[in-house]
Amino acid sequence: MARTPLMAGNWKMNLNHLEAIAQVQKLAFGLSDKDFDAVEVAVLPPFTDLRSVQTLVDGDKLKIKYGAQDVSAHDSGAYTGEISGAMLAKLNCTYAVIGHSERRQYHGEDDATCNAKVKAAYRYGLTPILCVGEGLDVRKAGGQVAHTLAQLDGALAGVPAEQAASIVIAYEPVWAIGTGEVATPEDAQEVCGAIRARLAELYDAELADGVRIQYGGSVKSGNVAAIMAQPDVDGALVGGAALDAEEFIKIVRFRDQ
Ligand SMILES: O=C(CO)COP(=O)(O)O
Repeated sequence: MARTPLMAGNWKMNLNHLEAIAQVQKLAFGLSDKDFDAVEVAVLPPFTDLRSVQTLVDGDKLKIKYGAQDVSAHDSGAYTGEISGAMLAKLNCTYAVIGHSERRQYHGEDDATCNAKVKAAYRYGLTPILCVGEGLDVRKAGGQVAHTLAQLDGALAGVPAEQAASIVIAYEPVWAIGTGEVATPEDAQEVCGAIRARLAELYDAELADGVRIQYGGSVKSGNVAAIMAQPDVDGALVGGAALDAEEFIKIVRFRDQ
């Protein structure tokens, strides 16, 4: 199955709502229909930017998709500081990032939390971008595949095939995030291939063949082409380099690099 690459910019806690408008305008100005025919482009701004991004995307009929960096596992109620799937759906978000390593590390999110958030996203028609990946200790011990697949199993427990068919998995080895130390294309392929094989076991081969698996961790215009050339890598989840519009556009145009 031909999988449309998904090139997504995770802005993390950067760019306020005015800066977000400027950034999306730069992307819209720089990208052409030819780009959007070849790849899907998404931005994942802070919550406070989403309404501005929605207004711009709707008003100018932009082909850029957008989503949130997290979603609450709960539907509504006394959960101070949380943002619900219903709220994100109301803003026409396409995606919700779930289980980013920074949420796992700094906010104690475990596989059960991710599982509840994946289910919450689907309750509101949001597509999860589920982040998985090992830390340096696990990598050094050679446990990257087992560790990552355990995260995948945990997050997908009880998620039916009709839903899982649309999920996006982002393989983000923690040691490569924000460090400038990108995984080799072979390292990325090893784990992304294992993720697809596990999806075939959990569901079936056809479903696994359709799921997009991104790589994330120090992706730049200079290394994206080699990673995207791997058979089981269908996109990139870009952090730091997504804050520079010109650089992100080069990443979107990975085939030209
Ligand atoms: O965490 C990431 C994307 O979600 C990757 O971040 P960097 O591209 O800054 O390494």
